[in-house]
Amino acid sequence: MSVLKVEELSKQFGGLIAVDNVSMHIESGELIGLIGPNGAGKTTLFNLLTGVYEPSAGDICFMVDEREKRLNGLKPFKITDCGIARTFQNIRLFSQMSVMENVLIAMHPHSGEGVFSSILRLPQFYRKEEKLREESLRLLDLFQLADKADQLAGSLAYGEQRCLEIVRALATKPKLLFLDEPAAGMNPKETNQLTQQISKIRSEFGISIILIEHDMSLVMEVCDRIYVLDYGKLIAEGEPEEIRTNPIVIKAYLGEEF
Ligand SMILES: Nc1ncnc2c1ncn2[C@@H]1O[C@H](COP(=O)(O)OP(=O)(O)OP(=O)(O)O)[C@@H](O)[C@H]1O
Repeated sequence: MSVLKVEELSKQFGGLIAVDNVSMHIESGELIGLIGPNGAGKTTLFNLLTGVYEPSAGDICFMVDEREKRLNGLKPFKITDCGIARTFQNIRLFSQMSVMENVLIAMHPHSGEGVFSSILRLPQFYRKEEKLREESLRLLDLFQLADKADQLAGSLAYGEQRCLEIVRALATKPKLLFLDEPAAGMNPKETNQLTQQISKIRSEFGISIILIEHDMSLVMEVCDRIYVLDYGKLIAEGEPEEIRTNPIVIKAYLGEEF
């Protein structure tokens, strides 16, 4: 069953067509790679799918409660409510807050706590908070960050900050997770660990994941299927082995490491 269907989607900036008539789908539990040379339109496509930009043309449909919901024109927070979460290329943490607080804030929409009980600090407020803390620690533990829960987020190593961003996205309980260059700036050891962690997230949470990534070893190892963009157009789609040997893809990447 497709959780996300994108039909003939385009985005134009003045005279530039950054995303050009792209159609794609993602099935429940699938892990999809979105690759392409620099400037191919990958981030613009993510921005369209997560409500940062409105499409110039086309449709985006997402399954919500077994019904197709059209996402065009919805604000990012509404799209998060539908069960879609994302990370960004540049790190967006609250660096002066603790690691745990960063996760708790992301969980807020699911806390279910009323203003009344929060202001009066009723017993249920403390019970709920304790439960959210336990849940945060469980998520942090997936990335070996549980013992750093009380540290300032800004004091974490770069690779750990990127992992904390993924934890924050998972804290919103998504059905579909977008990861924008999760391994950017990581050293080979961190990238290797991240590769294992992404596989683990998928199997443990049963969610669908779409990732943009320039690290081809990561993409080829974890993805079930890959879409390739070039100059805003989809030029190929297939399993990692098909993509690795596709002459059109190799041509698009000529001059870049592939
Ligand atoms: N807000 C914008 N206004 C005008 N042009 C834009 C805007 N955002 C992106 N572009 C242009 O759209 C094209 C696609 O950019 P995009 O960032 O989506 O590519 P990308 O595949 O994510 O590249 P990279 O791998 O380098 O991050 C580029 O030519 C870029 O300059």
